[in-house]
Amino acid sequence: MSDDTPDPMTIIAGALPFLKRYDDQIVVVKYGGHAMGEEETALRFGRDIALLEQVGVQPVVVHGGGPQINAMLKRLNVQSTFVQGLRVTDEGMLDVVEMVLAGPVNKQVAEAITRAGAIAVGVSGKDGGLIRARKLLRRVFDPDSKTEQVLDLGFVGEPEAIDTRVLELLIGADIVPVVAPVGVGADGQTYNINADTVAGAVAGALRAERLLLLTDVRGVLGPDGALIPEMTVAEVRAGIAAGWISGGMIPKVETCIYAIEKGVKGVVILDGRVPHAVLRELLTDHGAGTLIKP
Ligand SMILES: Nc1ncnc2c1ncn2[C@@H]1O[C@H](COP(=O)(O)OP(=O)(O)O)[C@@H](O)[C@H]1O
Ligand SMILES: CC(=O)N[C@@H](CCC(=O)OP(=O)(O)O)C(=O)O
Repeated sequence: MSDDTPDPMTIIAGALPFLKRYDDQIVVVKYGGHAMGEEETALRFGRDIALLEQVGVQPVVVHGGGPQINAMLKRLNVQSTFVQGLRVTDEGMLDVVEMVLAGPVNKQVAEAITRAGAIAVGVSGKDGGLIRARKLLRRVFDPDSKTEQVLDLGFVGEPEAIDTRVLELLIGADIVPVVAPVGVGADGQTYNINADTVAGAVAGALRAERLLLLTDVRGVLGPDGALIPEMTVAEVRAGIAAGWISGGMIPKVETCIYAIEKGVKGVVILDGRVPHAVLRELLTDHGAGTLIKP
């Protein structure tokens, strides 16, 4: 063994306090479409989640799939637009969104975890009444007219109620739930929901100990492009207002604020492409990314 190879006993001893802290605790991990990248990245993610389950943590995975939806829309020659990181979703597009998210993406994530030795079951927000949704009315302030305007994003929804029973049944049976971010209205209408938003709602409803949002950047980057290791809710709001927190980062930080308000203790945005990002964050002192604090 070379001198710089960590001693396995040192690693285990270092992880023990963390294992104790998270024993039987629910940890919600949002796995972003960008972080899925190569198949090897997905398999590595699956191994981390399976390992967490095997050491007594109760992981719940919520996945995205924006890039995968984009690829399918491109094949179908359909253009899509985003407003503040949310896909404007018409009726035709909704079928594609649901097909991709609740279909191959959901099954790929569940399979990767199962292949790594845990049992994972994919569900969409429609299964077991998991996510009751309503149409999202996005309010934006127009600085020119100095009035608030409501944007119509089509069939984009927000969670109205989370019925945790199906998740609790799975967790209780040592099965890792893998949730696709699709919801259904009281009238049966399907809604496309941003996956970060779903992860926050699920973490809040399950009273999760921690929420990890895995993406393809190191965390929240400041105006100078440097990683910000810790941010308060007030600093996040200022970053959105100033415009250097934009696009897909907006639903992410908003989710963090929501989860903190719901009592989730540690909320982090981190780079899911880094090997063992989840294990490093939960089981070592060397967490990376951006921790959002009250
Ligand atoms: N301040 C910021 N720091 C980091 N990323 C930002 C920031 N503002 C905007 N972004 C964008 O947000 C993206 C992450 O959101 P998104 O593409 O929706 O990821 P995911 O698919 O993981 O949900 C980054 O790749 C980056 O382009
Ligand atoms: C309303 C809305 O924007 N829904 C997202 C759902 C998938 C998602 O959130 O995927 P990522 O986490 O990979 O970005 C979409 O249509 O792309």
